[in-house]
Amino acid sequence: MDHMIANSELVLPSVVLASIALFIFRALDPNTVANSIVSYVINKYLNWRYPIWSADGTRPIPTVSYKFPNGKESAKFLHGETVSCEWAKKYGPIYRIWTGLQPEIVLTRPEDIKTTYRDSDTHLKAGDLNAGWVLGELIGDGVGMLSGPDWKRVHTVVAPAFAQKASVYVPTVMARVERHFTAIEKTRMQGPRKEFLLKTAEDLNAIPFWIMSDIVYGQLPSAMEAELTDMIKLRNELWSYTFKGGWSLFSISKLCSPGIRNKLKMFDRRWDEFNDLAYDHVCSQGKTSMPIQDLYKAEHAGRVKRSEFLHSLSESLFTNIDVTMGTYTWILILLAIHPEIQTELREEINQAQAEGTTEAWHRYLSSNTTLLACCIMESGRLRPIANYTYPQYLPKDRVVAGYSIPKSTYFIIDTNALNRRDPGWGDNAEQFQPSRFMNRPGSEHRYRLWRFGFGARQCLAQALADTMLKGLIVHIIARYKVSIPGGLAKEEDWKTRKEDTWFSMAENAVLCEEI
Ligand code: HEM
Repeated sequence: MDHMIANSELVLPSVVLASIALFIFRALDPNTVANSIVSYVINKYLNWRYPIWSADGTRPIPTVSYKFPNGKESAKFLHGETVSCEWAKKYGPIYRIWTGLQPEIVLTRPEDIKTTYRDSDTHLKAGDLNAGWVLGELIGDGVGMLSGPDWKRVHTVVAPAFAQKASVYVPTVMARVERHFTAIEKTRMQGPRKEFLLKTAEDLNAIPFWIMSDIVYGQLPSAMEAELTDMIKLRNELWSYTFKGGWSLFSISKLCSPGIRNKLKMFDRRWDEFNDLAYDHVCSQGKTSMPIQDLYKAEHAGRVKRSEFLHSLSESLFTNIDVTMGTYTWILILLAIHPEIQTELREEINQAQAEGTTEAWHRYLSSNTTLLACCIMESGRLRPIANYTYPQYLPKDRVVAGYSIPKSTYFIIDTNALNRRDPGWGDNAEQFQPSRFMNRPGSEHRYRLWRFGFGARQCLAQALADTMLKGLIVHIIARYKVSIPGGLAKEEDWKTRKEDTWFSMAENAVLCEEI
């Protein structure tokens, strides 16, 4: 009898729990009434939980409504260009979005960025960039994710490999570019054909990857190169979960994702073992100061944890290669639709080569005042590699654009609003016009151009990244005329970007015709 009473007492809570679970499950579909109710309740809660008002206390900060379960994470990375215009029109120059359940303040004007970044060395970063637990597991201990004293400590260890002056990287970069194009020409320029189609996104991927590998490990035996190549697929698959938004933003989804957890473990183990093998190989060659050896020495001396250097390497070898690739694809498209700029650039390259000395060539590739450098800056301006920047927060309250932003509130920058729509760029802001950077001091666009970030947390490999870009461009432009095969149906078509990549990457291929 007692049993029956106990059982009937359990029925009601079980029914309530099952109904709540069913309701939440239904709410996952954005077109249901359940979704509207859950979104409404969470939106009310978030606005109450994170009040942000104008400094005079008269108006709340304009805020994009919360939509369960996504926040705006996937919209902001995958469809950022479109939402950037919509949000700016609707909410003005400063507004708030929700990423998962985190508020993020969006900045769009140089003056507000200046106010926010004036003490950028004190800024802190979200350990998983508010992009979910998979990112945290893959690179959460990497130099780009850490903050405060941990960041300073790891930065000191990691920076020497990647933050040398440009000329240090020129030989490695040029050797890989030449090797790559020799192979392409051999397979594609057969018979009388003196041209080949370059599918930039697929065909160039290997260049920055192997340059980074050469820098860190030197030349590896082919079995190790094969293992590294094999790991790319697994790493890319795992990375694809980091900017999907939705449930992956909630740590609880970890419990329901045994498949992803297993793959993460597998990647960790292989990455760990690969680096041990690479280290042993480099030592067996009698070398003593390759970056991988310096990192192991730092680990043995207790200056970095193993996860910190493995995540920093993973960040550099896999994640940062994506952004380099994205930049490769856009600059080639932009040059392809501007043959007159190609001609001018070819003359500049020929002149630098005609000087005939290694010093002159290195000087040319390292200079920031050449047409080559201006083309790269202009391409980065028109096609920023990410639509929104990684979130950072201030340790103190700050008034920005008339709103009192409490300490620890994340802020991000809308890079399209800044690089392309800021009135300071003039009427031709949507045109590819490298000459706008000629003879203009960098201070003029200090907070108006986002390319390598702002303040203390800028890209530590700027010279290396620019050398990779310049190495590719000089190789191609000196040898080939670049065009869009068959022209473009509409002028605007050149802007088509690859879908589902977290960074901006051009879709179109280019035709390379030998000169
Ligand atoms: C064209 C290529 C590249 C572009 C446009 C680029 C851009 C950026 C940007 C915008 C940031 C700042 C991110 C933030 O706000 O948190 C950054 C950080 C960083 N980049 Fe790059 N990057 C490029 C290539 C590379 C490469 C090849 C490496 C290889 C080592 C690299 C290493 C890093 C590191 C380690 C950080 C974190 C710095 C820190 O937080 O102290 N980047 N990069």
